[in-house]
Amino acid sequence: MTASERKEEQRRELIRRRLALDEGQRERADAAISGAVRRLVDELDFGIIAGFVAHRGEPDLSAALSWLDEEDRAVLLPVVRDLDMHFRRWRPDAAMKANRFGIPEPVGSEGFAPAQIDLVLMPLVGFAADGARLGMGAGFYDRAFAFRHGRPDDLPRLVGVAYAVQEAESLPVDDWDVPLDGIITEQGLRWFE
Ligand SMILES: Nc1nc2c(c(=O)[nH]1)N(C=O)[C@@H](CNc1ccc(C(=O)N[C@@H](CCC(=O)O)C(=O)O)cc1)CN2
Ligand SMILES: Nc1ncnc2c1ncn2[C@@H]1O[C@H](COP(=O)(O)OP(=O)(O)OP(=O)(O)O)[C@@H](O)[C@H]1O
Repeated sequence: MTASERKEEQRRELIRRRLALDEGQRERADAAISGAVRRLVDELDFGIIAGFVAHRGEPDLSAALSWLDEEDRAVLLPVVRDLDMHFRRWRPDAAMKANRFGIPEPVGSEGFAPAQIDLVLMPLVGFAADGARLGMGAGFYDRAFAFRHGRPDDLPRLVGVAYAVQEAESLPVDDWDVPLDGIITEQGLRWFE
């Protein structure tokens, strides 16, 4: 099996696991995850924060994003075009339009480049204890944050957001994979080395 076939197989299994959570588990976990996001932003006082809109069983960050907006932090969401991803400001009343994957994106609001962001809440399919991250397989986040390679102290902080069942024993890592600085699950925030 090639490395990319292995990634594909693990991706299927990890997506299956998060889709298998029942409604009660999901609600409790989402509340705990939003609480952990709030504590992190409070503690480190991040001003510009990128979130995401839940897709295919990802955690629902709505509660945290609304709270951050009320606290006058700039909340951004990803916008994809061809292979490129940038970010736009989200407000609760923002006009939204679904992208080609069916994920809603803000339309017409202020745009931000990846390097302007303080904290990126990264969607993911799987994570491992060494900070490895498996995404949807299109490389959008790896390309957008490639400038963080080998610069562990630079902003933005890259913090994955996932359910605890998305932790894998190990994940194949390619040269272009950008490691996570930390992970938030319903069990709380964990920083990697
Ligand atoms: N919530 C969320 N937003 C996000 C991402 C994400 O992973 N999660 N992205 C992270 O990159 C970007 C969008 N990338 C995506 C890449 C693939 C698929 C996806 O569902 N792929 C299907 C095939 C669908 C198709 O080709 O039309 C699949 O894998 O089965 C979705 C989003 C930006 N926004
Ligand atoms: N810095 C980069 N420059 C050019 N191509 C890249 C870069 N990073 C990733 N890619 C390409 O993106 C594709 C998908 O990579 P991979 O399977 O690791 O994505 P992923 O981490 O699962 O997805 P994502 O980052 O979108 O969440 C690969 O074919 C890879 O060639």
